[in-house]
Parts: sequence; structure tokens; C-alpha cells
Amino acid sequence: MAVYTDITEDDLKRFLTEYDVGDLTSYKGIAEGVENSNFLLHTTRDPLILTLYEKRVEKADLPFFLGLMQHLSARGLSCPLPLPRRDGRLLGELSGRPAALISFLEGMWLRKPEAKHCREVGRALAQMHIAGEGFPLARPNALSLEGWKVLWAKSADRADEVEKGLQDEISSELDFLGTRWPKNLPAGVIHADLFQDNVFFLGDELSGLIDFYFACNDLLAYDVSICLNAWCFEKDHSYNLTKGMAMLEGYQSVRPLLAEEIAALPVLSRGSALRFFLTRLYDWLTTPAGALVVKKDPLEYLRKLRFHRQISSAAEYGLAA
Ligand SMILES: Nc1ncnc2c1ncn2[C@@H]1O[C@H](COP(=O)(O)OP(=O)(O)OP(=O)(O)O)[C@@H](O)[C@H]1O
Ligand SMILES: N[C@@H](CCO)C(=O)O
Repeated sequence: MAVYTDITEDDLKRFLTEYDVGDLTSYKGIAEGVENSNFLLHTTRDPLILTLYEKRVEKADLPFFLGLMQHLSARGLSCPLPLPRRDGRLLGELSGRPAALISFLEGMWLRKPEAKHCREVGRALAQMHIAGEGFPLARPNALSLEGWKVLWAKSADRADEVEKGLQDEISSELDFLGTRWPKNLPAGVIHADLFQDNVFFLGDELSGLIDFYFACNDLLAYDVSICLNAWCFEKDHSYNLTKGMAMLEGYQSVRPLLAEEIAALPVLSRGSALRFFLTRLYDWLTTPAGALVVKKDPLEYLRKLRFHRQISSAAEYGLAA
């Protein structure tokens, strides 16, 4: 579910008077997503998305996220555009939460992506990395090495409840990544959560990227590793080399990776697998039974992490090192 905060029609109509978007004809809550409350609005003009930012989003980060969407969109990337209010601000307040109106992006996310879709995702990711150049705001990645340690400290004691031996395994992994994490690779604005549900397609054509609420400044190749993890494994947890090759070819057709970035992919992929393992583990251990949110399986990412640990060179992802 993703309607944590309810809204009344009166409050919504009052909120909309701050914008030049036509008159409200209908609205409904959107069930998908786990972080924020989203509503689809129909007006006498274009359909719109209303997002109410919930507790896990820092209000101080919103200018970065909303400004980034404007920056990327102005540079030709297909992504939602936050609409300015009559006073020029991008952010208002509704039902006690920070709220924004965002343009509606046509398309649907793919439940069963194929290699050709992975190629498109690779291309779009590289386009985003290039379009992000020159964005004046910065946001350090709160979910990199230091953030992982904080999350792990909150979960380590109970990790063996999920699988015996996890406490030792993950502590060693964090030590390994602490000593081997690359430092001097190209960096810029990354999406950091470009999973299937954040990429829309119209037929086989990619229509745009959404959900920039983990975007931050970090290594560009780390974002590539996030996409390899999210798109190129099958339900049986095996790595799909054809999808991996397509994703990497698509990326490199727009932004060729440096030899150092390619060489770092196995370590970066371990890191990104660990990142999603840790957030999922934390949620797994802390979300109360009966909560409406669907908990995502941390073990899926543990298996991916173990796969990357036994990779000896990036060639095994479908690339020459
Ligand atoms: N601009 C948009 N155009 C069309 N649909 C959108 C748009 N933004 C969000 N949605 C719809 O709302 C859903 C949830 O959005 P989003 O992924 O941003 O939410 P979230 O709560 O931040 O989710 P999560 O972080 O779990 O992915 C999407 O799957 C999509 O159906
Ligand atoms: N994409 C994340 C959740 C939302 O950011 C995951 O699958 O764990």
C-alpha cells in the first residue's frame, strides 16, 4: 500500500488553488510503492500525481529531488516534472505533510523484462548520468558504507533469526567492502533505486524513469551495479548473462565505462547487493506483523551477494575487463 496519509476533498481542492492546473474532477489513492503516499488526480486538464512525503524522506532533501527532476527533464530525460505553484515554489503542504504535484508519466512497469528491455534501461541510466551533469545541488549517499554500518548495527543481533550464520557473514562482508571500496571512479548524480517498478514502458519502448527519492551523488558505476542486481537475475536467483550483456551494451552505447569501472563491478555489485539486503533485513525485522506494507525478501539479495562474491572478473557479467 502507499496511502499512509489520507486527504479530504476539501483540503485537496484548497491545495490545488495554489496551482494553475484546472479543476479537480476525481482523485484516488495509488496502492503501489512503499515510501510515500501517492494519489492520481484527474482535472479538467492533464492527469497529475500528488505525492505526500512520509517520514523516511527528509524534508531537507526535497529541493534536491524535485530540482533534479526539473534538471533532468530540461536536459531531455523522460521523467516526471514537479509543477510549480503560483508563487513559484515546488513544495506545499497537505494533511500535515510536505506535498508536491508531479506530471503524470504514461506507461507501465514490466513484470517480466527481457534482454531488449534491459538494453533500454542501460541506455536510459547512462542518459540520466549525463543529463545529471551540472546539477548544482548535492546529496551524499546516506546508504553507502557508513550508512550500511548503521543499519547493520540495528539488525546484527537478530540476523541469525533470518538465516543461521548471517551475523558472521555480513560482518566479514562489511569489513571486506570497507577495505576494497573504490574511491577514484567517475562520480555524479545517480538514481540509486532503478528497479523494475521505477521504469515505465509503452510496449517495448521505455517511456521514462520515476521515483528519484534515493537519488544522490555517488559513483556512476555503482548505479550500473544496482541495475545489474535489480534486472539481470531470474526468479531462481541465477544471473542471466544475456540480460547483463544487453544492459551493459545499452549503457556503453551512451557512456562507455572506463577500464577501472569495469574492473570494479564485482566489488560494486557486492556493495549494492548488500545495500538492498540491509534495508530489507531492517524492514523485515522491524515491520509489525499485520502491517499493510508488503515486506521484501532480504534473502533474495543475500543470494545475489554470494553470487558476486564468487565472480573473478567482470567478464562474467558479459563484459571484457
Ligand atoms: N509521475 C508518475 N506518473 C505516473 N505514475 C506514477 C508517477 N509517480 C508515481 N506513479 C505511480 O505511483 C506508484 C508509486 O510511486 P513511487 O514508486 O514513486 O512511490 P514510492 O512510495 O516512493 O515507492 P518505492 O520507493 O517503493 O518504489 C508507481 O508505481 C506508479 O504506479
Ligand atoms: N527497490 C527497493 C525498495 C524501495 O526502494 C527494494 O527492492 O528493496
